[in-house]
Amino acid sequence: SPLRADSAVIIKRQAELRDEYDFIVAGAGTAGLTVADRLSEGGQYTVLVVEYGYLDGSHDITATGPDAREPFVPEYRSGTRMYNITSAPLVHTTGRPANVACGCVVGGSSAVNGMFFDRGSAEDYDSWVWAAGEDHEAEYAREWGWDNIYPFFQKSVTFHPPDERMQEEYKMTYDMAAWGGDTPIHASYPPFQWPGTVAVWDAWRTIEGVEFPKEHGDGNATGLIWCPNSIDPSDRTRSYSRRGHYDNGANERTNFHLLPAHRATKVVLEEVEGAEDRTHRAVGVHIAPRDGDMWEDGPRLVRARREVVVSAGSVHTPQVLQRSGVGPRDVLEAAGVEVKVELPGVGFNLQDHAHYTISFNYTTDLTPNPGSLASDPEFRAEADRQWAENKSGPHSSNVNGGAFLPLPFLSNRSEAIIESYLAQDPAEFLPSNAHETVIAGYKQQMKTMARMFASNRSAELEWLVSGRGGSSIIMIKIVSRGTILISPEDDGDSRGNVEPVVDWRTFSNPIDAEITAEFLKLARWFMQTEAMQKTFAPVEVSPGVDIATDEEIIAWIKSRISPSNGHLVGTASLGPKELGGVVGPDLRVHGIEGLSVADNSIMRIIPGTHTSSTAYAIGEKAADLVLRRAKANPLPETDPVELPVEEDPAEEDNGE
Ligand SMILES: Cc1cc2nc3c(=O)[nH]c(=O)nc-3n(C[C@H](O)[C@H](O)[C@H](O)COP(=O)(O)OP(=O)(O)OC[C@H]3O[C@@H](n4cnc5c(N)ncnc54)[C@H](O)[C@@H]3O)c2cc1C
Repeated sequence: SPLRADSAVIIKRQAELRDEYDFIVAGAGTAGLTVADRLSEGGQYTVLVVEYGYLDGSHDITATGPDAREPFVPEYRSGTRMYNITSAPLVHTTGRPANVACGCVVGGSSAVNGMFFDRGSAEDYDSWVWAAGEDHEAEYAREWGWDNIYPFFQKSVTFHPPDERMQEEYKMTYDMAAWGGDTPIHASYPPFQWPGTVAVWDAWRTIEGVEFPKEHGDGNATGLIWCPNSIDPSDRTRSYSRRGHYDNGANERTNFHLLPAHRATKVVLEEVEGAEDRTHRAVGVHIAPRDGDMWEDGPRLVRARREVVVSAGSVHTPQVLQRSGVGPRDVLEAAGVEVKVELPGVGFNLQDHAHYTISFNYTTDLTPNPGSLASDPEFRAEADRQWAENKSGPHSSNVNGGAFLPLPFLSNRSEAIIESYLAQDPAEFLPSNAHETVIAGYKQQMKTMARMFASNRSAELEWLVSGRGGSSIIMIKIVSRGTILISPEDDGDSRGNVEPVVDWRTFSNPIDAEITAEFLKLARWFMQTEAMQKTFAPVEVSPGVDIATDEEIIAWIKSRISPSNGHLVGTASLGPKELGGVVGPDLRVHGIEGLSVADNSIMRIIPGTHTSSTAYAIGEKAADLVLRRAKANPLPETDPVELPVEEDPAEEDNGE
């Protein structure tokens, strides 16, 4: 069994830890476990993964259907599977702070997410290359862009197509060519759809100009899309990084150590004498126990012979870098952290998918509908039976379709909006302490965003198709930029328990409010279409017809918009240093040897998709880059590769 550390066995466990590994991965999340699995699978490298969360394989994590626990119950927040972080007040919208949702357990956010498992459009990934600017585009295009990430999307999952009945009954389509991997991260479709869901799809079919791609996973992710869920169809349990990249056999490798319940408090950097470009080298990480007293000698240095890979997620990767002395000078100095490598983009460029709920009353709703489970005992009994028998039927339903709509389709004001966006001064709506390189980078992003706004090949609005009258309107491109910066109270040397300040700055750029008001108008228009009227006769409940003018609509949206879908990205992003980028095309942190980032913080611009499948693809891509580097730079084999691993009778992994 792997290392399991808890307060009772820390000393013993500390002794088991080696002083040095080939690679140290900070964070056993979605991307981090993917990287660690790939780096260790050949057997020639030793790998340590340090994870702040616990190794928790309980049924609560994997259960779906009626057995699933609502992930937002308090135990998840204040307990052990989610961080308990409150954001800075959302001064441009509600005025209130919000909860920052991110997973804190072996498996990271893939252990707590909603299992909607889609991919973005080709342009979403090409945009990371476009945003590198003309001088650097070719360099970034060699490793990134859709063509270079697509093979890693394919490698990262095992796809289970909808069966013939589902294809016929629900008109589901797919193209096997988009998939083809055999990694045990499963993508599958729920065997049941509510009649209302199918009727909404049919209503969209009556509208001219809407696309219905045969497959969304091949880069054609605009229009009406059936998306899989990250669910293992054999037993309808959550498929997540721990299952696919640790329980898959990685946990039996003697060259792979997982150290849960410990924090990588910082990366230890040493100066490289005489170097002009990469002035520092990462020699290892400081780790500290999560529970119990701090070790007498303080955090322990574990050395990395080859590379440290930071996979702590978009919230904590910038924190780890900043605590290590890598980041914006003013922020580091305010926290009393010695500046090692000034990198102004670390923690800037935060993006997320803001959303709000609208609600319509379906006066002629179809039956059965989700309400039938409560109102119709016979229907409920049959649903229970189907679930008990083979995990099918209504209980197996998961929202797995959506309308992903481009701006030119959803608004006749798209050109005017793009024009007023491009007329902005790039610094105007950025944080006042944004460095000139961050501003220059945003200027290039503006061109990139405008290109996507004008295109029919990338989406701005996501509207889930659930067949219900209440649903979320999700902004899947956002022009406002937020920050995740270490708190001035973080002295840089403690156990790392002072959480960073998350400031989404939702709607700090007024263009976002303007665009999302167009979404609401589109939604209202759709509800009035003949097909929707005929089937459901929807009556608007919220916002309600008295919210009519643009000003009223925007004020209403501002009063309730949620800043996050748990899709935080962009805080250590790909891009040239002079454009506020943090990592180069090889994912190495600018100015530093032996340090790379592999998680969603590298996304330059948020893609028009839920973000977990991209996290896996980034993990696969990162492993490929790191392994290529390792092969090109053979080190003398000084240590035996075999690691001592003891059976731990105290292991309480209550996984099924
Ligand atoms: C509630 C919720 C619902 C979501 N729903 C969906 C959905 O339906 N579909 C979808 O595609 N996406 C969804 N997402 C988003 C998606 O799950 C994430 O974008 C993705 O999993 C992030 O992967 P990551 O590797 O970047 O980070 P994570 O998976 O969050 O991994 C980071 C890991 O690093 C650990 N860590 C942090 N700091 C340290 C440190 N200093 N030392 C050691 N360990 C550390 C953390 O504990 C965590 O385990 C959701 C997210 C949340 C939170």
